[in-house]
Amino acid sequence: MPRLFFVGGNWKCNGTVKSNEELVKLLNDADVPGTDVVEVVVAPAAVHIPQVQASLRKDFSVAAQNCWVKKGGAFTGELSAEMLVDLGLSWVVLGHSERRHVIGEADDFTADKVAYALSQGLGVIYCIGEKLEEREAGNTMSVNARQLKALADKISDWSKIVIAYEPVWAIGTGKVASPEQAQEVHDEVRKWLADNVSKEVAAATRIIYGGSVTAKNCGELATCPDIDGFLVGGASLKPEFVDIIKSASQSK
Ligand SMILES: O=C(CO)COP(=O)(O)O
Repeated sequence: MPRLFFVGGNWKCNGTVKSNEELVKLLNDADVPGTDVVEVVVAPAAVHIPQVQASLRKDFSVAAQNCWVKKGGAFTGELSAEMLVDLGLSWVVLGHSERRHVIGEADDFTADKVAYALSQGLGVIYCIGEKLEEREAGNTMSVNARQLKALADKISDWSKIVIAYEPVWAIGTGKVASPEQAQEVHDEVRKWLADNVSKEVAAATRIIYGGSVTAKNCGELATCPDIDGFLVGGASLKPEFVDIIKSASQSK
């Protein structure tokens, strides 16, 4: 079964009520391929989720950027998976490098979050990726494999997982991975899934690329056999996000 191209827009800690209104209008007016060609999901800041949900076109979905590791309760400042489900969301981004490396969330903790979010019925965009010094030390795949194993130890159903390979050195730096570099890791991630989970999961799981994706570089990346879409940061706040969505038509 072909994998449906997936384009996520991670708005991170950006946006105002007014800028969101403008961005949603831009997306709503855009002429993009249908849901048989591309799945589009945007992740506004938590406080803006209801605004975006109420106004965004219905063929696009809204995701949260994070959620708590277990059932809600006395966890000040957190956001529970139950709350996201109650709002009608179907996706959450977990394991983003800014949470792993800026906030310090560990592999195990992240994997527990994913397992809990899945148990509540959410789909999860699970981010993995190596830092520059890890790549330079030749540890790219061992780092990605370690992050994958943390998850594989905790879940058995992969049907609602999208893996986002986001090399940390490419995030927000303007330094995009070359199509060869990205394809190489995506291929290895798929092989890892085949060897450690199952051939079926390896064939069905979407592995998307994130890190300085723009309208300019998305076309070539989209043609790589194991790149099944993108997780876009900075460019998802701009009109060029529409061009990135359209690159789905260039995918195999
Ligand atoms: O972190 C990212 C998406 O989650 C990528 O961010 P940039 O596209 O701004 O590099």
